[in-house]
Amino acid sequence: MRVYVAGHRGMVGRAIAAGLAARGDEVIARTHAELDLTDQAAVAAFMQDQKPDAVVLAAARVGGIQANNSYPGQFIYENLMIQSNVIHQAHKAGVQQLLFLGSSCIYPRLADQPMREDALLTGTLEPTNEPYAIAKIAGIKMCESYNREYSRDYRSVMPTNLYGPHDNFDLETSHVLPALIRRFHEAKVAGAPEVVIWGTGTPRREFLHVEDMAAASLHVMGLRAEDYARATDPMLSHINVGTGADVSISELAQMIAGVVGYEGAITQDTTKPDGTPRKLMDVSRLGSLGWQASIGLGQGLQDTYRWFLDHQDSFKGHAS
Ligand SMILES: NC(=O)C1=CN([C@@H]2O[C@H](COP(=O)(O)OP(=O)(O)OC[C@H]3O[C@@H](n4cnc5c(N)ncnc54)[C@H](OP(=O)(O)O)[C@@H]3O)[C@@H](O)[C@H]2O)C=CC1
Ligand SMILES: C[C@H]1O[C@H](OP(=O)(O)OP(=O)(O)OC[C@H]2O[C@@H](n3cnc4c(=O)[nH]c(N)nc43)[C@H](O)[C@@H]2O)[C@@H](O)[C@@H](O)C1=O
Repeated sequence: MRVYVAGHRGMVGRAIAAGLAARGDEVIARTHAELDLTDQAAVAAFMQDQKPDAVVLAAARVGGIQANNSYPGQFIYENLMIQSNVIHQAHKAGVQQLLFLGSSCIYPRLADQPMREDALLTGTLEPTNEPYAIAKIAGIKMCESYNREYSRDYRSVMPTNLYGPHDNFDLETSHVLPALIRRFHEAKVAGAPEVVIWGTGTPRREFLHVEDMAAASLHVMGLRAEDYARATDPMLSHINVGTGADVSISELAQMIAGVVGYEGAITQDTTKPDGTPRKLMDVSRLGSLGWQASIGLGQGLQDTYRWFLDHQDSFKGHAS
């Protein structure tokens, strides 16, 4: 198969591209500088020229709670444009298979826990990331609509919070896990007496290692169409990807302090937003299709901290 991976230099896209290459697929890739996916004409020309057998859509404007809250216009515009261009132009170029990556933030802020796929569109979204979530919901619905009208095989996976090598460690725009690895590491090196975490520490999050996410993506892409159809519904076709277990942000901070070897105090800045109180995925749909996560949070944190230590020079100059 010739597979176009959009976002192949991102944390997830590069892991998926490596997995595809390892199983013998030919990976087609373009950097952001080579192909701006918000440019409709450029994406159309690229798809017509390449006509890949399949597309993985792992390019997006991505960020943590503060980035989402600070740049809502950029998050909704860029994500709607990227996914509309890639999905529509793939369809126009005759691409039959596509995998769209959404996010667990598509579910209502106060959805029943763990969150099943059918919680979609049953309530009000979390305000800190509503624009991003609206774009992701539109992506799912676009895939379903092209399947229904044009008999395409466009599948959607909804990852929980992801982490691992090649994550974004910029303290202003990153997600909590890489931010805390960096914060605790820098506090240890500086001998700082305390590390301040954002919010109350009570929100709960589920964390999936990027290698597990890549494996789950390949698994879903490889499912027979009849198996995917049996587990899903034409108008509720997305599949949750997670571990099925969560921790509080305070518990996460304590785990990271342990991995890093930081022994000072941990305090809270409650002027920062908490976001969704809890986001735990119900992963039974994916489980019934034969996949489950294998990298525990303890092991994943060790692995990610090692990667951070090996690459920390490349973060100098970014916010700290
Ligand atoms: N990280 C997480 O915790 C989660 C991620 N997801 C989803 O997983 C997917 C991958 O995320 P992740 O790997 O973490 O994100 P990254 O930010 O690491 O990667 C995103 C990639 O998309 C590229 N990109 C962004 N805008 C454009 C554009 N206009 N044209 C071309 N390329 C572009 C980026 O290139 P460049 O850097 O050069 O701009 C980057 O390589 C996304 O769909 C995201 O929404 C879902 C849930 C959680
Ligand atoms: C993947 C997911 O990611 C985002 O949603 P989020 O889960 O709320 O994101 P987050 O990882 O940034 O924060 C999780 C929790 O952690 C707390 N927190 C403590 N200290 C730091 C800290 O230093 N940085 C950050 N970022 N958060 C911190 C923070 O206050 C919050 O309570 C959205 O982009 C959303 O769209 C999305 O899809």
